[in-house]
Amino acid sequence: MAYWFIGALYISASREIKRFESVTKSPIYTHFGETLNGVSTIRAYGHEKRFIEANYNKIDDNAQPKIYMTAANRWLGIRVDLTGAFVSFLAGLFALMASGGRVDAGLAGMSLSYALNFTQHVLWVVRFYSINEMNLNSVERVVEYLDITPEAPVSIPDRVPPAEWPAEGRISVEDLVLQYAASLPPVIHGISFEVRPREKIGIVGRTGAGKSSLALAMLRIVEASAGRILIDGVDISQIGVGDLRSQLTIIPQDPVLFTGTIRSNLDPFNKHSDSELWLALRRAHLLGGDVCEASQVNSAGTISEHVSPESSNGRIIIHESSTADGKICTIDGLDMAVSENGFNFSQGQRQLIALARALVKRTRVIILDEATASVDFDTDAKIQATIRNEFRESTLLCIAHRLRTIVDYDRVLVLDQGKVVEYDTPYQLLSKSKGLFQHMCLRSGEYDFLFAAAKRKQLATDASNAKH
Ligand SMILES: Nc1ncnc2c1ncn2[C@@H]1O[C@H](COP(=O)(O)OP(=O)(O)OP(=O)(O)O)[C@@H](O)[C@H]1O
Repeated sequence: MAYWFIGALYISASREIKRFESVTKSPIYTHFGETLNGVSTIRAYGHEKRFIEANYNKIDDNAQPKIYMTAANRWLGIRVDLTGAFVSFLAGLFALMASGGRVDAGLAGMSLSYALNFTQHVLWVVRFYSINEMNLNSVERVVEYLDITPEAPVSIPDRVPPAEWPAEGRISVEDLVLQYAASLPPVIHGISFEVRPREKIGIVGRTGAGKSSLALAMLRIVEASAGRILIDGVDISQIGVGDLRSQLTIIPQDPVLFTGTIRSNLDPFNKHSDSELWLALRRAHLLGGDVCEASQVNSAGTISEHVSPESSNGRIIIHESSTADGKICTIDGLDMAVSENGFNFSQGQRQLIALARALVKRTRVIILDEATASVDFDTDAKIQATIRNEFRESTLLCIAHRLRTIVDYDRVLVLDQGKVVEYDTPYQLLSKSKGLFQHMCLRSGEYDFLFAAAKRKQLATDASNAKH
């Protein structure tokens, strides 16, 4: 009973100490990771000392429960030893007193030796029991994750869309309502619009209007709370998310690159030849120089006319000086390593690699989310030209901050506070007095340029319609 009492006290204290220790451990890792990511900024502002101190404080916070744990173990040891000594003493006393002192010497020795061992065993029973209980803290955390509602299945066998889906790229959004969580207010409030096959739609709006949320809804990263999205007549909420996502391409604001090589990032399933990958890199302006034709890519996967690749152990090395404009040339082979999250590339280069990935994949529906936000104007213009030429057969939804990017698109969808406020050709919207799009163009400081470009596009469209 004495052991049980001591054990119960020890376990209830050590369980909580362990909890403190676990809770104070993750801030150390988080802070350390964040410091590593932002080390150049920290150095630039001379704040190394502050971050080192913050690190020490977090380590101290974590060390405190560790000291208490050691103290609790010593507390337990002393009490268990004292109780053990008492047990041994009683065993000796009983041996002397039992049967009037005529107990066998061997038996007396054995009972004394058992009494001494007993203390050690009890100590370990209490220790192991408490370690077991403390470690169940981690199980408790895992159980929290088990309770999270999983995403929809990757594929639903009896609802797999046809292999050629989407053949046209027609998108219908019907009364779409989006919420990030049931407890949060909607960020998209019942919007409806239609996108015709192969149309190029610019999506604009103020910060927080819901543009990125709409892109996430297209991929079902955020599920619709009400309403639906149809692509070529298929309600995307009824099919597997894998089937949906494999047929769409998104170039997000902050593209994800995987640890591996340029090749594994462009073509993770090894479905394309090296020459196709090189061509995509060149068309995404990652190699500098003008866009070349497939015929200029030779069988080794090198681009014969514009650059002079050297072959070295199967790798193709393109020197910066050998490109026509030498601008972004940093790719030194399809086997060039891509580090975690693509941190060995700039944000702009990561977007260009994502564009190259889209060029390789060539899906019928493409979503660009500020796809060219981190590149300079010249490169942006080139990329826009590539997008126009290469994705001619695809339906394109482009979320843009630079209005000149989308002013010659087929139509512009203007979102404001989660609602569609305008949806028409750029020229019609610019001609509409006091419209939000017109207001945004006026504020951009390049109204004349935008108006002229929109008018040119309208005339070209009208002429083409008249021809048909
Ligand atoms: N993960 C999230 N959880 C909760 N609310 C979010 C989340 N992401 C965005 N929101 C909210 O949704 C609304 C729309 O955000 P969204 O990112 O779609 O706007 P946006 O038009 O793309 O803005 P920006 O031009 O700045 O990228 C905002 O009010 C924002 O606070």
